[in-house]
Amino acid sequence: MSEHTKENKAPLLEVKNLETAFPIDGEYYNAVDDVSFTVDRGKIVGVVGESGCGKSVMSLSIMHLLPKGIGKIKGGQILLDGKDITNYNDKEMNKIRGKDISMIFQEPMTALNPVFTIGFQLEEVLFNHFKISKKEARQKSVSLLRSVGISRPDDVVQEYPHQLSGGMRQRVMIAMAIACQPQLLIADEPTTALDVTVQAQILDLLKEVQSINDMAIVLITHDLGVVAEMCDDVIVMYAGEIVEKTTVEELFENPKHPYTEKLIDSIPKMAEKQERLGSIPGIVPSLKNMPRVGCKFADRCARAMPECTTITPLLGEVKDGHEVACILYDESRPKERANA
Ligand SMILES: Nc1ncnc2c1ncn2[C@@H]1O[C@H](COP(=O)(O)OP(=O)(O)OP(=O)(O)O)[C@@H](O)[C@H]1O
Repeated sequence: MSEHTKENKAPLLEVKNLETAFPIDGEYYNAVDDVSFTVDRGKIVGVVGESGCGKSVMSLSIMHLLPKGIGKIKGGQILLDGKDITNYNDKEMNKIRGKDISMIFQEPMTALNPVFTIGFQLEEVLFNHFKISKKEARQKSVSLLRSVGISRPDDVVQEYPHQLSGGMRQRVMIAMAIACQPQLLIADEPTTALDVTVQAQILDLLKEVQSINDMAIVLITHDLGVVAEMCDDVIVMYAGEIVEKTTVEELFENPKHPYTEKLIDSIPKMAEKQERLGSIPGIVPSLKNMPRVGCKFADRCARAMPECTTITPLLGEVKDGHEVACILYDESRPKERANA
């Protein structure tokens, strides 16, 4: 990447009006619907929302890793370090994946190849982007594993993924993701499959590698506790759309969208002995059952008014840097949905 060592105020990632759709019965439905946000260099941006809100589809769109021939980017733009990568082909993406932008997943076993050693897989990443000898690649792999807290790196390079614990596999994934010092890491539920103590260790590790490499991270999670712990800014997604966007402090001090309020209510509170976690009644609508007009959250919203089913709320600023899409807060205008 060109300019990242110089002072550069432009956002590292700019997603503009992104629409990603899947076909159902011959018709395309938007799983990501008119999503716009930016990620600045060195920042951690959380993307939060329940299962099915479009978090993964959005990140797979940015990486161009949507299931081939099924999901498609229907509209919008993705700019990475000022370059429009929206229409990059496989060859162009292979040049930047790993080097400029990397991704880690919830279940490292899906990304690690079970038949190759850890060393082989790490070295592949290095060979893809650097002209180095086998010996140099092995040394670099060992030092990368050490840097992500793997205690016997010389042995682990010779081991296979199934020989490692879940936490160690996630460390290996992080080592692979940062091997070429990308500017942007997308972490999709990186700790969801791990037990609580290991979760905390992996989050600490992510923070550490982020600050050492001055990387930006898009951290996808359904857990607002993780957001509070890790992120600078946060995007709340519901049914494929961004419903609230602000700094983490502001989100917790001054949540605006009724969906965000409900998500915050469902965080377990250490001080209170709760019998049950607050949960949000109902479910995220499936793509086919998405309302075409009005607020998609209306039927689950305790504060819904009759107009909520007829007026589609637009994301608008309620205060500097704090945007909400809810008619409780703005002079929303009816908008035709992109997939209406
Ligand atoms: N391959 C696919 N084909 C059809 N629909 C899909 C496909 N992948 C995702 N979807 C749909 O897109 C919507 C968004 O899904 P997505 O996986 O992005 O949600 P998510 O917020 O990441 O949830 P989770 O945390 O469970 O991964 C859902 O309605 C889902 O059913």
